[in-house]
Amino acid sequence: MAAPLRFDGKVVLVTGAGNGLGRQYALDFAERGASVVVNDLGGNFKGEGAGTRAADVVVNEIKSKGGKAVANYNSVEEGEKVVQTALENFGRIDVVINNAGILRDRSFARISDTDWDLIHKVHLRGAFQVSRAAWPHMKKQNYGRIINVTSAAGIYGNFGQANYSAAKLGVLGLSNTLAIEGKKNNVKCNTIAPIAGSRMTETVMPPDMVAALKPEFVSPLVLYLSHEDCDESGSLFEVGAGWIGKLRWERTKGVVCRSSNSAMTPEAVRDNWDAVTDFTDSYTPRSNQEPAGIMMEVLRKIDQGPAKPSRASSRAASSGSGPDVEAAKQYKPKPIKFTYSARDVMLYALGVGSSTRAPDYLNFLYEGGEDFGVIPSFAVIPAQMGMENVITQGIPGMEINPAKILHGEQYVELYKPMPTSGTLTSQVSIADVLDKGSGAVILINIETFDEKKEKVCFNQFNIFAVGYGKFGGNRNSEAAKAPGKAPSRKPDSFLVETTSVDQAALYRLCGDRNPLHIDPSFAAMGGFTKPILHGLCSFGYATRHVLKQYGNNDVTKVKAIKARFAKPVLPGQTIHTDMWKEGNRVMFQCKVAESGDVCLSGGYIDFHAAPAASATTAAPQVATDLKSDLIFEEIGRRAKDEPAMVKKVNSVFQFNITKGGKTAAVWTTDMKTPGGAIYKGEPKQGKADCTLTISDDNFGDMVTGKLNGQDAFMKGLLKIQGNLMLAQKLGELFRTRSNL
Ligand SMILES: CCCCCCC[C@@H](O)CC(=O)SCCNC(=O)CCNC(=O)[C@H](O)C(C)(C)COP(=O)(O)OP(=O)(O)OC[C@H]1O[C@@H](n2cnc3c(N)ncnc32)[C@H](O)[C@@H]1OP(=O)(O)O
Repeated sequence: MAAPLRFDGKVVLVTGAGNGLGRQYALDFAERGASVVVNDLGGNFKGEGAGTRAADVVVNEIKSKGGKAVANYNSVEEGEKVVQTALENFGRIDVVINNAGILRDRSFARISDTDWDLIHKVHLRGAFQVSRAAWPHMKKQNYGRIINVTSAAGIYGNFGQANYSAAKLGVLGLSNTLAIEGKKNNVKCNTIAPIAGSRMTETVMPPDMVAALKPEFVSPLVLYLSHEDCDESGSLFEVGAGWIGKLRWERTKGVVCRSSNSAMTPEAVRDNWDAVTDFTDSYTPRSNQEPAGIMMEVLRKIDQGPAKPSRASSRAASSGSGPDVEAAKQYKPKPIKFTYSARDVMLYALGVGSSTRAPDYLNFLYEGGEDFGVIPSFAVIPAQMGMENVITQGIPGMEINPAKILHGEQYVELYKPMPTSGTLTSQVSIADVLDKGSGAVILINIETFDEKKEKVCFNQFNIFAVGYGKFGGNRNSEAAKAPGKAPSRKPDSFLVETTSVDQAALYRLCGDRNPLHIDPSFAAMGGFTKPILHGLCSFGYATRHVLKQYGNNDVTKVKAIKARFAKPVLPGQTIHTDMWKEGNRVMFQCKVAESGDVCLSGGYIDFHAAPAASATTAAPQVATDLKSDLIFEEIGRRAKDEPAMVKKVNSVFQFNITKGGKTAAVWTTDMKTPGGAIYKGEPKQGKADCTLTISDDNFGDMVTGKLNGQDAFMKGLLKIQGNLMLAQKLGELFRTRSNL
């Protein structure tokens, strides 16, 4: 049997511990080794009178059984004094049970100001005062447990208890925020709504029920929630007679009752009322980021106008045990219009890493450039909204939590080069919904036409809904555009490029405002340590790489693009694209250089005609968002924040500077110090992860900026051994650090 839950060495403060539930908590904590502060003002249950007797009796009872306890007679409104008793007598405070409470029941019309204020002062302000006094001590010791007491009257309302209900629901709000703010310091806070016979409930319950609902059938929950082994926080429980149940919020799927070009009317609300209040496919929101995320989706859906009754009714008709695939395939929303200008085209180019550092930037970043054109992967942008509508409206029988959505694969086919501006119209359909076990894959086909009604492009979005599998559906579909397979031979060519730490923040301005890519709390709900890069952003990087290596940046040559998103990329990570030429097709695969993980797999670009072999074979690119003199800071930061990512750079880098064939200077850096301290000193042979040897032939040019690390490397003037990519960054560093 697991060890009993003990509180030896812990100091527990129970307010209102002179009677009823509070007394029971105090006795039970003391019996299990805690030192207990028994707080009680000594008044009656209406808050009248004061005295020391109630607390003293409980303290004596604890002491008579060999326990440790001390009395405190202050009002909970004097939280500092209450907590001070714990600190003075036992030197610390670990657990606070905000139990003290009184009643001033009156029907609403008869509640006086005093009845209202007194109830709020004791229940809500009292819990605030005592918790605030204990808070800094709990945070400092990195351990604390707070249990707040609410009531069924607070949760559901109760006749004659408007003042009490309001204060008690306020206590729940207080708890929820304390749970969030305390998380970092292992301070956990939960709320209970006990159903027990007490001096207070005697006024609202029949005597035989009061007798049956004993405090000892509530207390064990309080002790468990207060124990260091319990991870629960921010939760609400009803408890009584030995029964415990957890409560949570539930929300209907809801419905948008207005469109972008019309006012919202009461009639629209009336007409949608069934959908507003329909709990079929309901949802249980858990944080205030979730409603915020949904609001963003609502704004996007506004353009679609009021909900289509047909979708709602088909959803209601489904069994709820999984998607109704046949009904989904009938989905035919009204076409979507997308108007854009050269500005959007250039913003997209920046979003997928185009930079003025590259000589060919005029192609994508300057509308006055001779060959100004649209990166072919931009074709996903006009179609994006159609895909999002499918996800936010859900599939019949399948309500989708946006935090569980990942982009699985993308296929794009171009019938003509994307125009640099215009209004395009897209028709959306659901090709299939597949059961992949760990998730459901939703295949969304979107055809896009120009003003002349000529087809410009076709997109297939493959959206992976994590955790929605196992519904008994088909695993594969003929409608799916399958990924390719990278050849087993060494890549014919590769390009390496570091994304910006702000890459997702930039890319989302192109249209995909999914909070997963910017909001840490939202990303955490999807199970990520931080916001991840849009799959379509990496897709754009890969497209640029292949187009540069094999298409001479000529956007008219590209026919189709496909890739699978195999692993997420974090903004700031480096994308390494390996490429293989196979006739008209260039296969590609991207890795996250820092981790070695494949992030885009099975990728290919089909060209209209077989491309020429790559001019620069295996040429490394030093394309970084970082200013050279910030590189050391960046590496230092990574070493600190993401040690797993920089295992290889945790030791020493060494720079040999030679003049006339002889070593003129040796610099080393440990790469651990933010700011990147460079130490001059003796070479640490054998210890360096990487060595750069720079000869006097090129060093001067590098310092003055005529030659950068990449060029020097390409010309063979800069010799780099060891971790190539980091060495490239360091090579780049030499371009501007003239103070070296
Ligand atoms: C509100 C508006 C919403 C808007 C929509 C969202 C748009 C964007 O904002 C969202 C994004 O950009 S997310 C970022 C880009 N995507 C990613 O990072 C996903 C990375 N991939 C993964 O994590 C896993 O592959 C993962 C999790 C997808 C699958 O991993 P596993 O569960 O481990 O799967 P596995 O066991 O390897 O394979 C099971 C079956 O699934 C198929 N499969 C695997 N990866 C797939 C993928 N990426 N796409 C499609 N299918 C995939 C496997 O082939 C296997 O099926 P089968 O056995 O039939 O071959």
